[in-house]
Amino acid sequence: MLKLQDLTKSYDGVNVLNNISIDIEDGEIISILGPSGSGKTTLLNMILGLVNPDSGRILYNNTDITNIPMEKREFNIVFQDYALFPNLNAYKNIVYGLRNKPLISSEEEVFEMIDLLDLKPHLNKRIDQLSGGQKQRVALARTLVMKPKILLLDEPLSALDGVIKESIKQRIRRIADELGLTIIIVTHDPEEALTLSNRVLIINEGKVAQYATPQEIIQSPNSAFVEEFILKQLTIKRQNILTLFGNEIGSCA
Ligand SMILES: Nc1ncnc2c1ncn2[C@@H]1O[C@H](COP(=O)(O)OP(=O)(O)OP(=O)(O)O)[C@@H](O)[C@H]1O
Repeated sequence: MLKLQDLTKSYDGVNVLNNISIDIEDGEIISILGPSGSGKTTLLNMILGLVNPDSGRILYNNTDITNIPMEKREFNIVFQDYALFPNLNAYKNIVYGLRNKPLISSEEEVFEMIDLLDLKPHLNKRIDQLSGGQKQRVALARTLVMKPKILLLDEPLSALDGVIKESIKQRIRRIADELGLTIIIVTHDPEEALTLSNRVLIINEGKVAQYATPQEIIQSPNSAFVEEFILKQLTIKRQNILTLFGNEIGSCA
C-alpha cells in the first residue's frame, strides 16, 4: 500500500500542495484530476521521487520512502511525450532498460508483454513509422518490462483520438488486472478519470477536494467545486452531443 501523509510543497514562497493525505491500495488505478496548475504533476513527481516535499511523508508497504532517491523506489513513469529513442526500432526501445539489468525480465516475459500490448507486427519499425497509439504502447511495454512496483502515467491519453483512446484504456485496465499493478494517472479529463479508475483524487488549488470512487463522485459530489468542475464538464459534453443530434434531426426533416 502507498500512503501519502500530509504532503506539502511551496515554490518560491507560493504554496502548491497543501496537506495531501491519501491511501492507495495495491492493484488500484488512481487518477489525479484537477484544473491546470492545481498541483497534479507536482504530486506525481513527488511519488516518483523527482520532487521532495517540504513536509509530510510517503510510506510504501509501511516503509518511509520520503528520502529514498527515485532510482531506488523502483516506481516508473511514462511521460506525456513517451520519450522514446528515435534512432532505435520499437523492439530495441522496449528492451533498452534491460541491457544493464537483464535478469529483471526473461525473453519470454518480454514477448508476453509485446503480446499483451499487441506490438508484434511493429517491432522492426522505427519510432517515426509508428502511430500515436503504437508509440504509447511501446512506451508502456518499455516501462513494464522493468517490472515497476508502481506505474505512473502522465496524461497517457491526451494525444490520442477517440477509438485509440478506448483501446489504450482497455489495455491499461488489463495491465492492472493481470499484473496486479498499482497505476497512478494524471489527467485533466473528468470522463477519462471517471471511466478508467477505481478511485479519483480531485485536487483544487493544491488541496484534496474529494478522493472517492467514480460512482461516489457522480452521486455525491462533496463540494460546489467538484460539482462545477467535474460534473458540469460532463453535462456540457452530453449537451453538445444532444445538440448535434438535434441539429442533424432538424436538417433531415
Ligand atoms: N519547478 C517549479 N518551480 C516553480 N514553480 C513550479 C515548479 N513546478 C510547478 N510549479 C508551479 O506549481 C503549480 C502547480 O504546477 P503543476 O505542474 O503541479 O500543476 P498541474 O496541475 O500539473 O498543471 P497542468 O495541468 O497545467 O499540467 C503551478 O502554479 C506551477 O507554475
